[in-house]
Formats: sequence, C-alpha cells, structure tokens
Amino acid sequence: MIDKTTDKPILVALDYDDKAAALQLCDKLDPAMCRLKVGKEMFTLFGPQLVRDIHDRGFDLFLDLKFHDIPNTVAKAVAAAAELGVWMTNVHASGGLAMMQAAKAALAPYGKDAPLLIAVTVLTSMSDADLKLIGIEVPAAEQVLRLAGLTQQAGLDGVVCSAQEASLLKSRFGREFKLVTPGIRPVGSEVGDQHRVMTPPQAIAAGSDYLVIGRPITKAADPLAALNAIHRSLS
Ligand SMILES: O=C(O)c1cc(=O)[nH]c(=O)n1[C@@H]1O[C@H](COP(=O)(O)O)[C@@H](O)[C@H]1O
Repeated sequence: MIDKTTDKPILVALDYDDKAAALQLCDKLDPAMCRLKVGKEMFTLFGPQLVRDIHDRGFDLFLDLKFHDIPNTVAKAVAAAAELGVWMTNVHASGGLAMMQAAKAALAPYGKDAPLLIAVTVLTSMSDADLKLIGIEVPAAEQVLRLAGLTQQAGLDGVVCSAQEASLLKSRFGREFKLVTPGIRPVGSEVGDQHRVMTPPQAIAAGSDYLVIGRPITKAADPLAALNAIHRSLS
C-alpha cells in the first residue's frame, strides 16, 4: 500500500537527461529518507520504464507531468499515472474546476491505492510582473489562494505553491490539505529561474508538507552530502 504520511518531507527532483546518472543518484539515496520526483524532461526521454526502475529501488514517486487539457483527456492521463502505481501526480489548477473534478473522479476506482492528486497554482518561477504579462492583475499570493480554493472544491488532496504562500494556505484550507512547495533554496545556493523561494527550515516553519528540491541537490558536487545537510537543517 502507498505510504501517504508526511514523515519524509523531501522530494528530490530528478531532472536529468541521462538515465544512468539519475539511477546512480537513486542508488546512493535511501528510500527511508526521501521520495523522488520525475518530471517532463525525464518522462519524455525515458517513459514509464523509468518509473518502474525507480519503484524497483523502493522509492515513492511523484510523477510531475502537470496535466492541463480538456477534462476527458486529463482524466485519462491521471488514470494512466495511477496504473503506474505512483505515489503522487498533478494537474494545473488553471485547467479549471471541471477538469480537476474529472481527474479526481478518474481515480475513484483505485480506492486507497490512488495516487495523491494535487494541483499546481502559480509556478514558483513566476513573479507578480510575470502574471501581469499574461493578464493576471492580482499578486501571486492572491491568485494562489483563488486556485487553491478551486482545488479544494474539486476534492483534490492539495496544491503545489511556493512556501511563501504556505502559512496563508494552511490557515485557510486546514492541516489535511497538502502543500507541496518547490522553489526551495538552502542558504547560499543559486536561485536560478525560481522567483518565489524559501530555505528548507523556513518552508517547514511556514507549513509546507513536502519540499521539492532539485538543483541544490542534483547539481551539488556531492548530492548525498547536500541532501544530508538539508536533513540536518530540518532537525
Ligand atoms: O510541480 C512542480 O514540481 C513544480 C512547480 C512549480 O511551481 N515550480 C517548480 O519548480 N516545480 C518543479 O520543481 C522542481 C524544482 O527544481 P529546482 O529549481 O532545481 O529545485 C522542478 O522539477 C520543477 O519542474
């Protein structure tokens, strides 16, 4: 059965173009210490077999394909993710209420073995100025709040947001509504293309349930040491 507890808050984002390198990192990591995320790059390159290879190593996997399409198409895609036995998967909340409801309904046949289903609100790479450029005139936090409300209304398990919005969302939507927060940057690490960032201890203090962390671990000279340092910073 899928373990849905939040005792392992770190989700390592495996964003590699080299399968062997990714699996080499997996072999150094302990499934008791973290979960893994596979996104668009690796899934496009290596497909469902990569998911099986990671499951064979004992890890819970977040399949981050951020589905956004008509309700029927997204429902079918989410069911396909459930068939792979992943622990968590996601859609874009901006796909709308009907799309999210269809995605949720598609998981009903999987019962307690269904993956957690969460919705991306506003990407952590986006600033208020970026939102303006696509016609969204409200600050990111307000748009996140609106989309998180829609997500809860659709019955999903939680949202992807920035840790900067976590305390607001926890107080509004309750403890059970999961907050998955990328844009995590330990002190001294490069921000890169992210905009709405926080350090790991700040994110946990703000109410994040899961921290998605990629480059600060995967691009470190010693990824295992980087992960261990983040763990220590949380204890
Ligand atoms: O859904 C996601 O995981 C996601 C949503 C979001 O708003 N921002 C975001 O960065 N992500 C993903 O989280 C990871 C962050 O990686 P780093 O910026 O390298 O730590 C990437 O794999 C992104 O695709």
